[in-house]
Amino acid sequence: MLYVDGKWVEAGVAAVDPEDRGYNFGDGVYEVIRIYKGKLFQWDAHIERMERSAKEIQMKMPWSAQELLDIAKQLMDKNGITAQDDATLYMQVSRGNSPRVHDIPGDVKPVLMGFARKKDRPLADQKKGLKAALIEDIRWLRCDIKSISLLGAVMVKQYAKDTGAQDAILHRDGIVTECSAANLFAIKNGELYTHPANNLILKGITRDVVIELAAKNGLTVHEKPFDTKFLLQADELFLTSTTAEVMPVISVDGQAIADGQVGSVTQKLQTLFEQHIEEAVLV
Ligand SMILES: Cc1ncc(COP(=O)(O)O)c(CN[C@@H]2CONC2=O)c1O
Repeated sequence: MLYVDGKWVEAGVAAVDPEDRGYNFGDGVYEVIRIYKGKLFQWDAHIERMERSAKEIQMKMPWSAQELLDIAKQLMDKNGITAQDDATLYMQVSRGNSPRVHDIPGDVKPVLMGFARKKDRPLADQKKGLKAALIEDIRWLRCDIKSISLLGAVMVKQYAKDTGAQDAILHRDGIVTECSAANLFAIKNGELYTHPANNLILKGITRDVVIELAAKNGLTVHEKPFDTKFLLQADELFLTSTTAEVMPVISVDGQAIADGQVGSVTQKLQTLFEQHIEEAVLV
């Protein structure tokens, strides 16, 4: 069951207006929110980021955080997500339905769409790590906006998959930014490095949690750019996202990172993240 523009719609039933600007232009914003044991994780941070993304594209959000929460809860209920289930919630706001013109119509009404589906945590991959490929970052220069214009992210992930890797580590002229749908951390001599939160990356919520956990546990975090040489000489690599959590990367372009095993600092952060989930206030 989906929620589309005020209506509950069975999956697979056409519900998008052919002139929805989200459909025609990718003109809209979205969030993917983790559900652990039937409750929403980091809800406030996701809604705050969604509202910022909307503001950055000059789109007024007509729903309050509480109205969005009510719809989210109904989505979870209508899709049979119980207190035993891990799941994800997808919420998207397109600018709305209007005859196709590039400039922003004055009278267009945003369209809210959402779905919720059960999704296990990627615990097996977190134990063994992923293979990545270094791919040029061909995306636009407002990656800080969580936009549904994701063709760039689609292409770089496919380029990586075509090489036999599982994700792309992106770089702009040799400076590492992030992954196709995740932030990236390198560890060197026990210290964490990650790209600063600017227009070249999405300020990930999981990234923020990991930075806070690292600092609280005596790990130094450098939010500063590093190059592909530093990346390949790192002691450990991991990516972070709502769906991947803290996900080790053990090789890049077929080259093992250090001994090609999941590193001890990454494992420590995985444990700290696990504890954080247990202790966090979920809604
Ligand atoms: C480009 C990009 N960078 C970083 C992140 C990590 O941000 P969060 O830690 O806030 O999730 C995402 C999340 N992408 C979501 C997460 O899962 N699927 C997605 O599209 C992303 O798309």
